[in-house]
Amino acid sequence: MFRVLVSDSISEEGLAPLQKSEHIEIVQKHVTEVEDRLHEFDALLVRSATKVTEELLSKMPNLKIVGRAGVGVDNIDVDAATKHGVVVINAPNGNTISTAEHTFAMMASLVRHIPQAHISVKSREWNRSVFVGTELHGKHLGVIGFGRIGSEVAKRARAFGMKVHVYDPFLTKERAEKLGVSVCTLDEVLAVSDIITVHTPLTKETKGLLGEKNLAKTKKGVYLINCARGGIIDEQALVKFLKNGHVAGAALDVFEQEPPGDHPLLSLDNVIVTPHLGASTVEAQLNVATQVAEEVLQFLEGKPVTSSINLPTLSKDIYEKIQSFYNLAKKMGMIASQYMNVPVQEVTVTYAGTVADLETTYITRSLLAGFLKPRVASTVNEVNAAMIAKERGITFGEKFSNETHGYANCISFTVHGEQNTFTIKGTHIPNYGDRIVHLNGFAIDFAPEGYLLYIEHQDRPGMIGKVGNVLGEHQVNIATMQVGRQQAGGKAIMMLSLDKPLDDALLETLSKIEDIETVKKLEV
Ligand SMILES: NC(=O)C1=CN([C@@H]2O[C@H](COP(=O)(O)OP(=O)(O)OC[C@H]3O[C@@H](n4cnc5c(N)ncnc54)[C@H](O)[C@@H]3O)[C@@H](O)[C@H]2O)C=CC1
Ligand SMILES: O=C(O)CCC(=O)C(=O)O
Repeated sequence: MFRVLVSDSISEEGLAPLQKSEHIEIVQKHVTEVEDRLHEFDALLVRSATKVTEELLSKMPNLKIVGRAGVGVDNIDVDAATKHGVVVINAPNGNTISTAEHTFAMMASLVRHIPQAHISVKSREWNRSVFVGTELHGKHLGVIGFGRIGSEVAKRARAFGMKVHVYDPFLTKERAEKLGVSVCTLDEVLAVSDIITVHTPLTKETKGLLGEKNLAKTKKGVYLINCARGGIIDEQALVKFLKNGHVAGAALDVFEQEPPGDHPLLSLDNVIVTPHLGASTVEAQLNVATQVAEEVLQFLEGKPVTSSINLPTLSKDIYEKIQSFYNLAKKMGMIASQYMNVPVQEVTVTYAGTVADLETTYITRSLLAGFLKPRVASTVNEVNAAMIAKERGITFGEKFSNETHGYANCISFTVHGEQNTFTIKGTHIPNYGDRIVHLNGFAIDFAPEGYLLYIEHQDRPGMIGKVGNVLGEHQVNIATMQVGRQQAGGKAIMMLSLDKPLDDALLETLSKIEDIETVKKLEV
């Protein structure tokens, strides 16, 4: 049974995929109302009100996933979530249309003074001459940030007969041409536009993007719209430019602080505002809630998620193809880690054969997670494995090779310690399973499962019998046994799978047998 905490107000109907599952219990309470139960939850669903901080994450040791029913994740400390091994997902496109339409509603309201005229008529006035507006048709619209929402706004603007100028450093010329917009520099957009609308995320680069310096580069009489994030237009600078008449008006759905309190912007007649309503439509809320609910369910059921902020995106299709290698890699990582229980500086994974054509980033993360698991106390999984490896000074790299050792696919994992190096090679055989086919230079063939006993010894007659006797005397049953050697009479290895775990005293006894050099228990 998984417990899902829904901390903000999220469309009830959208939660249906979770509600229908027998394995999910949903608790709809704000995090502050369940302080004493936070440790119980496996998933957390939020909009923008709940702040997912490091402190909150530390109180939720069972948490596996945070779902943001919306786009912006600025209320979530994504780095802290990654550190805690918690996946963060969002609903990237469920509210695009609503926010684009809201932006357009704000644009029309702004240039036709609709909110001001509305208040006037409601105050029993009939003052037609003060509310003379301007047409949108033929005007130059500057769109800063041409992602999902920016491009939908541009489509609508073109339908209104506007000329659209776009600034987005990550936009390709082909995409811009396809959408019939001209790609400009920021300065060009600032200089040419009658109306400027911002649709970027709030980042170090975009914070204060429209501040004093850039506002001074705009046309006198420009209108500004922000339905993205408070702070992209610097509020202090905006007040100054509205007061001196350079900016004719502004439409704001978002603020640096929400709610903005008694902000000077609110007392200016040429500013129209809404309380962060871009995504507040029945349709958008249903879309985003359904999207995150479905993704959270998928994730809790062990399936891949497609809209993760801190994991590479993986489609169901690709996941099905890599799943076997993903499991094999984790087991190889665990074996290597237990064998090399010494400080490690570098690990390398090499892919050969069919596996080399797949999305190996995920397989590598799985391998790293398996490798780090026995050595770190905190949760380690695909989300934080790379980060933890880096923190511990372990460099890792991927290589590709043609050496499959006769198998259709082969994964090699090499671990470099201060004194020695260990290499393990594995393959996945469809309808047969995972096999380890090379261990530290020895050809071998065993399934990486259960309680394993690994022995390095000199190749002498009677070694198998000696080991079998000791185990038998201690009531340890051998399920399977594989041996390998480089040459007769040289160094040899044994890999036994046992029905129960070995205790340290028994390992000690085994290690004292003459000609045995190394004894390791490996649990997978
Ligand atoms: N008011 C509301 O209720 C809502 C607000 N939003 C906000 O709207 C904004 C846009 O959302 P989407 O279009 O879905 O995001 P998106 O990720 O599809 O698009 C953002 C675009 O901004 C561009 N960009 C990034 N840095 C830039 C920079 N320095 N200068 C210019 N462009 C830059 C990116 O290349 C990308 O094309 C986000 O801040 C999001 O949080 C989203 C939904 C609802
Ligand atoms: O949850 C909301 O209504 C806010 C939507 C929003 O700002 C976003 O999706 O980025």
